[in-house]
Amino acid sequence: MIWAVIPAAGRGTRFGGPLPKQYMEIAGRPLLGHALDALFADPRVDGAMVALAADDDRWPGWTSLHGRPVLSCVGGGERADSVLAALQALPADVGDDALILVHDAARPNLHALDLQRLIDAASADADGAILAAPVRDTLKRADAGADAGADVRILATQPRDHLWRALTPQAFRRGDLTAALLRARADDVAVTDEAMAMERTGARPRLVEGREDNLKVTTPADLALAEFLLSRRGQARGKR
Ligand SMILES: Nc1ccn([C@@H]2O[C@H](COP(=O)(O)OP(=O)(O)OP(=O)(O)O)[C@@H](O)[C@H]2O)c(=O)n1
Ligand SMILES: C[C@](O)(CO)[C@H](O)COP(=O)(O)O
Repeated sequence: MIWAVIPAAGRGTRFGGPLPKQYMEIAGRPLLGHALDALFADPRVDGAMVALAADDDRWPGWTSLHGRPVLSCVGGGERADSVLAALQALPADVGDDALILVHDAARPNLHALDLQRLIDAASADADGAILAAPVRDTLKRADAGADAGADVRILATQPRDHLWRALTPQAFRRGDLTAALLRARADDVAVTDEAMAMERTGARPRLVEGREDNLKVTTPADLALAEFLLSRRGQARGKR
């Protein structure tokens, strides 16, 4: 059994738009809808649980998409809290051995082949797997944060050997991931992705190389790029 968990309870503060970015639309459909469509592109995905903000008044109330169930629950203050809430809200027949695909609602451009390769890898590996992209740029450590304005300067060049950027979906067994997130919470450790929680338990998840255009919409510029990328896919579909 394979279920998707979609953390969609964020505020989108870095985006700064008129509404939470997961509800910004591309081609007349919210980013959250595109993320769900991408997950259901694989017929092995049996259903989806979406974690929403407690005051979310934009959720369309979907109960099924592409012939599969869509459920929702209330998320939490941090992304990890939302993922844990969704795991705990899954139906009773989704057992501890079910494979869970955690995918950001803010990533609308997941390709079916990447999803297929991730599911294949995670299904065969007890430590799970994540989509990720090898770092191909030279990396610089700065003397201040990106929001420090014009005067941000290079402190040092960082070695980039064996560095990858984590994407989503990230795929783990329900029982293992739930225990790992509970342990991180008990240890008061803030985890920024599911793999970090799993690594803390000794797991060594597989890195499955994913497309660079599986971008997370974080700023308005990202939305424009995502819109372009999705439009190109639409054009390609139209040519089949
Ligand atoms: N408490 C939270 C925070 C984030 N998310 C979700 O986690 C994904 C990735 O998080 P991010 O891109 O950081 O979204 P936001 O937290 O909304 O953005 P920001 O940090 O700019 O506020 C998003 O789909 C977001 O909705 C969530 O479900 N619950
Ligand atoms: C999960 C993630 O998308 C992997 O890169 C990333 O950690 C989310 O970070 P955010 O700050 O919650 O957007």
